[in-house]
Amino acid sequence: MPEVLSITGLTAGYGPLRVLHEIDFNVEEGERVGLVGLNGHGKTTLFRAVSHLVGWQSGSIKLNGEEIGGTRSLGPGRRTSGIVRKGLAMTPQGDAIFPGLTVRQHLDCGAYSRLAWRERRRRRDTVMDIFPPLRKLEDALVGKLSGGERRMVSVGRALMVEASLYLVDEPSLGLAPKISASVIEALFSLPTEGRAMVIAEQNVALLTGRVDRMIGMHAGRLRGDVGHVGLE
Ligand SMILES: Nc1ncnc2c1ncn2[C@@H]1O[C@H](COP(=O)(O)OP(=O)(O)OP(=O)(O)O)[C@@H](O)[C@H]1O
Repeated sequence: MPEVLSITGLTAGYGPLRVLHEIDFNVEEGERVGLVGLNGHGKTTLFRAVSHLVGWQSGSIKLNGEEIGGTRSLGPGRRTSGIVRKGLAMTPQGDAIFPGLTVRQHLDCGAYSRLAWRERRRRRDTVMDIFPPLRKLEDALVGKLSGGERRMVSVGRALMVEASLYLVDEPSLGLAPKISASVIEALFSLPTEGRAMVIAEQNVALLTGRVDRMIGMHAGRLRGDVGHVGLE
């Protein structure tokens, strides 16, 4: 299968802090990969480096064979919209919701490309098929929803564009186990054809048996052996 994401020699951090050390990481089309590690070991920073949202970074990152890495000189976020247009969708940790928007408005925020915006009704419908509880909440303010419903909105927003790479940061954070499992099941109900997904999690059990492979992250380095990241 072709590689959707190919990372070579990625080093990244914030100011004087070096968080990622020479990371090599590849994800093929159709793969679901679990990225597991304790708090503060760099999972979010890896996702943010792919979307150019860290303080600084160097190394090669290829999305569908096209170079999106390198050293940024324009400041965090300046290249992000271009990378999203090339096929990246990311669900940030902790929802990053806008409490004053309705569910519909919120989902529409994710229809970022021109094509996605034109097709937003159909895409909203697809998101609601994946997360049925949202259907009756379309006009509800997101700030009034339960934690599980908010997470569905947050993940659903990333599904409003047709991306080839989905980066999902700790979908279980702060949720009851049953609700986390239902969010994960819903995510995995997406067809894998033409896309790849990386899910950062501390809850290894939630991903066990559901992903194609798991990779551990410890102190800013990837470890193939998940048993050495302090979670099992
Ligand atoms: N914006 C920032 N400015 C400075 N340091 C940061 C920033 N964001 C993260 N860090 C630091 O980078 C390191 C890695 O954090 P990161 O959030 O990538 O880890 P993580 O494995 O995703 O953990 P978590 O689940 O807590 O997000 C930590 O030492 C953290 O304090």
